[in-house]
Amino acid sequence: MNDNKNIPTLFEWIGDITTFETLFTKFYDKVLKDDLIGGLFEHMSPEHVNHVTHFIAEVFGAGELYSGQDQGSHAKMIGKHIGKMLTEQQRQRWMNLLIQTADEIGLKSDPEFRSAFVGYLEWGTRIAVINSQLTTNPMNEKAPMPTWGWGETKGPYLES
Ligand code: HEM
Repeated sequence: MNDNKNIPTLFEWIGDITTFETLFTKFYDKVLKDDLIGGLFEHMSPEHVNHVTHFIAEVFGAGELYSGQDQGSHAKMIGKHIGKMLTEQQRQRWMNLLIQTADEIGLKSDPEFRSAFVGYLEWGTRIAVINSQLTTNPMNEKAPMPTWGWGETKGPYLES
């Protein structure tokens, strides 16, 4: 159990925005070549990679990169998935490719961080699949951005 009071955000623990940019750039390189999910992204906008990078960085505590700088919102992100009819198999491929990329780029791999990271991905990808079955966006434009922390591990393992 970690009783250190100076607990970094998940974003601080990852290190910096460049690490995040590398993660998602290499992830979408793989996604676009993938037989199961590549087709979903073949018409994605030039801003797509940056927007996803900024969205998740903001959720992890990086500040208002998506909601401020990119003029996005939680509702806008949800809206991008409406009607896409994503399947559980596609969700799992998306998850697996991202975790594979995280390992390849040497993203922090301590148990506490990976538990929080995968917890968020499980939550976010399942919400994307659920919303993708709808035809209209159920989310209010004023809904706050989600935030994600360390969960039950309560922080990285730090020697006290
Ligand atoms: C944590 C989970 C996820 C997050 C945070 C997320 C975030 C986003 C964001 C921010 C956009 C908008 C990008 C833009 O502005 O151009 C987007 C679009 C999209 N996402 Fe996701 N997403 C997630 C999971 C998924 C999954 C699991 C799939 C499919 C397997 C998926 C498929 C798509 C597709 C098809 C688009 C639209 C691409 C286009 O513009 O043509 N997303 N996502």
